[in-house]
Amino acid sequence: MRIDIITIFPDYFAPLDLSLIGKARRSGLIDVRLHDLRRWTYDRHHTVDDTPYGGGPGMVMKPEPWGEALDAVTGDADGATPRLVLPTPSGLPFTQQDAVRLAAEPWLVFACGRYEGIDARVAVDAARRMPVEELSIGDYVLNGGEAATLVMVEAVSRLLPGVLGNAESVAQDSFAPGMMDNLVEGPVYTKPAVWRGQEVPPVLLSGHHGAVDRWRRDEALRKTARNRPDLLDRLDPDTLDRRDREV
Ligand SMILES: O=C(OCc1ccccc1)c1cn[nH]c1
Repeated sequence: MRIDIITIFPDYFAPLDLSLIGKARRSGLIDVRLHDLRRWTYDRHHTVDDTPYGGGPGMVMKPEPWGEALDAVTGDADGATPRLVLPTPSGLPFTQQDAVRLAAEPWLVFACGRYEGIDARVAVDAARRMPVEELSIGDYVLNGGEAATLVMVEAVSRLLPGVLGNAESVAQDSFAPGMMDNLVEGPVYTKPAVWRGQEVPPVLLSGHHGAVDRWRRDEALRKTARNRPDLLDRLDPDTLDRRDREV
């Protein structure tokens, strides 16, 4: 997979040189390319923003640098077309399903907005030559799209074959489609069996795999009911009832 990131803070992405993603980059599994948006400005101050039409606080990112940056970044691949992702609080919610969907793409471009955002005409112009989606990683406002891009790049990259050592851990993740119907994971334990007076739940040491699976499903249900009742609404009632009966 090729991933291009356009930003005024390329250094923000140093973490992508670390750990499993760094290894995947060095092994050629992922081709991550960083681009400083200011490369497409020509004034002395490399200006990328200006005051908003219609007034109001803050600044808006100018369309010209973005238009030229996207032309340059997406123009050099003999006809291939990337999917453009715009991180923004006003975007569609980014979920594990989106990570799975985007992990199947051969080429992603992330445009990191700052200030009050990017002039809206940039997305419209880009949509004339590539798929564009605005995605939010949560209901809060960051100073720029860089942190959200790091989140999405990590969520997507870890799904690529060969990036994670143990493919199993990908399947066991919370929110993995089909894994316990989108329940969040319950508690996990490792040695020692007793630590600061706390014992590991005995069922986990019993060796009864059926009992362990039932206990894990029950704990996932409990934790989902406590922290994410909204996910329970997605379960169709009879599945939920069946699960309750099992437990
Ligand atoms: O703050 C975010 O992106 C940065 C951004 C982009 C455009 C305008 C304002 C801020 C964000 C929050 N959830 N998902 C993304």
